[in-house]
Amino acid sequence: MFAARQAIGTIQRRAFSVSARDASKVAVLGAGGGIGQPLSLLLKLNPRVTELALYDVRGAPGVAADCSHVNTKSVVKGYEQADVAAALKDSEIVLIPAGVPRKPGMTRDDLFNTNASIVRDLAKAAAEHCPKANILIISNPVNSTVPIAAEVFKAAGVYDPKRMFGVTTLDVVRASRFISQLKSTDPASENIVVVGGHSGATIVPLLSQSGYNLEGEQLDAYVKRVQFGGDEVVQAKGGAGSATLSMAMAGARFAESLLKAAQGEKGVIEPTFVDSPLYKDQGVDFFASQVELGPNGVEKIHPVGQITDYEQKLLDACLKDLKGNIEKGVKFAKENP
Ligand SMILES: NC(=O)C1=CN([C@@H]2O[C@H](COP(=O)(O)OP(=O)(O)OC[C@H]3O[C@@H](n4cnc5c(N)ncnc54)[C@H](O)[C@@H]3O)[C@@H](O)[C@H]2O)C=CC1
Ligand SMILES: O=C([O-])CC(=O)C(=O)O
Repeated sequence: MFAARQAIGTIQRRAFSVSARDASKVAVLGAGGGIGQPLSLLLKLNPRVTELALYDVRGAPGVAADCSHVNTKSVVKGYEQADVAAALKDSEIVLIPAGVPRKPGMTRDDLFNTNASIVRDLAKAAAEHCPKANILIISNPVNSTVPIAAEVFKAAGVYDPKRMFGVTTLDVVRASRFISQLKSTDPASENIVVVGGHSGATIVPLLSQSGYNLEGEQLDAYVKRVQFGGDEVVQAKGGAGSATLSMAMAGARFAESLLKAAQGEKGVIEPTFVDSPLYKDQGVDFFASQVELGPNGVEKIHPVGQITDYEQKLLDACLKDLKGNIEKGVKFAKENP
């Protein structure tokens, strides 16, 4: 009886995964870059991905040829500048790491002038060629580039707030790794909640929700390390860019979670920066919190929940900065359509 049920389960899973796999085309825009290359490799290793479209203004065909030799079933194609329509057509997920990274001494906001128009133009192409895809924005400053992409989709009449995501997974990956270093725990079993946005003071780790109780200077140092983890990498790379490998892992994890949810898995929760009702009354239209994913993208946005007074102060500072970052993105998109 048990064996029969197991066999039926296996057949059902196979049948389900075959039909779900048919639709799983993933596009990476900026695939030739520091994040794009390892991200493409990780996606090539993911059996849920059936087709991988790698697009960049330079270098994507080479990355695609290289990835295509990896012995997994998915088909990999590289696309150059003129081919963005073909890269995007039928994509279920579009990851966007296109744009310039920071150098030491720069903030993420210093990237705005260059990356705002790159994200705007790629969002326009996605709105035209795959309006129903899940759009995953990695390009910084995420707090502003996500509102820009949302405005572009609104202007094209195809905005679905459930399918527009800022990728903040790396903040949770870092928060989880850093606490495991302090507490000598297994980082893989840590999942520290991080809310807010993706830059400095807008990154708010909620350690208390994991039952940890750091105090005083140790807590300050932990929070600062999570908020400025990106700077640690920028400094260490000494002008050669920012986090690429850990970001590729984080982006691949988020894409995997979306694919799992699209293929029917329940209870898939990831932190992500989305059009959120949580602080709209304070003029903050986008906010990262725990989000349950489903077949239509965002299934449920979890509230921030119970936090300490210390965390409330962090959140207040976050909301103030975030509001300005979001407004800046919206203003840019409206004035530079
Ligand atoms: N959300 C997050 O947690 C993180 C975000 N980032 C951001 O990701 C972005 C990319 O970083 P890297 O890969 O290190 O930079 P990179 O310079 O190594 O690669 C960027 C790639 O984008 C391509 N590109 C530029 N304009 C394009 C366009 N219009 N269409 C298609 N491709 C285009 C470039 O040719 C290049 O290959 C940066 O803005 C960085 O700040 C980086 C780490 C973490
Ligand atoms: O720090 C940067 O500029 C890149 C980034 O967003 C991160 O590593 O979190």
